[in-house]
Amino acid sequence: MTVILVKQPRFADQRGWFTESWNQAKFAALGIEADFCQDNHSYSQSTGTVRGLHFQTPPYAQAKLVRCVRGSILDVAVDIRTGSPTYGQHVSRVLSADNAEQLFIPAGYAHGFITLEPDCEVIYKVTAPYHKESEGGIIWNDPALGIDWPLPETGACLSDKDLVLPLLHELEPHFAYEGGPLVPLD
Ligand SMILES: Cc1cn([C@H]2C[C@H](O)[C@@H](COP(=O)(O)OP(=O)(O)O[C@H]3O[C@H](C)C(=O)[C@H](O)[C@H]3O)O2)c(=O)[nH]c1=O
Repeated sequence: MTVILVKQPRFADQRGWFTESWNQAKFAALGIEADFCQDNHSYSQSTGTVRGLHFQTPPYAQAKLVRCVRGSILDVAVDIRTGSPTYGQHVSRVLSADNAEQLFIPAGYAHGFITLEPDCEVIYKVTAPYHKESEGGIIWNDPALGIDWPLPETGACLSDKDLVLPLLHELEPHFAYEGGPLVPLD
């Protein structure tokens, strides 16, 4: 399955706007079949904060529905499905409180983002609970990934954990390719 960009309509009036950020039937019509069990919410203070690239291994693999509700981020998903014709390739998209766009990232992808301004908040639904022992990752700036991270002059801000994540070529095979190569988002 591939990564899906979601653009829900916004209903604006003199008060502001309203949008449905999740609707099971409407999202199923987009190809998003997901039984979400947990909502996550992160706040990042500085521009250039990188969270990721993360995944959880089966049976705790997570599909994610990601949106930025304050500020703006460049959201990135890397295909790590063994045998995929797009293995190691990625898609990225600016998600912001202003554009209200979302990315649905199926299991089988490593996910991360970089903040494009201070005080960013990201909210995302996941289809499996947090399971620390199942956490995996790829280091954000692995040259093999070719991700063009927009870095501020102050550089990137990462957790100690993320600074020592492995390279893509060091990754164990955790996910089998079952169709749906990565395709451009727009
Ligand atoms: C992910 C998670 C974390 N935690 C605890 C564990 C740590 O004490 C603290 C921070 O965790 P972490 O540094 O892993 O947070 P992020 O770096 O934002 O991780 C996330 O970053 C990228 C963008 C992802 O896609 C994943 O959902 C997730 O890995 O929250 C929980 O209690 N539950 C959870 O589901």
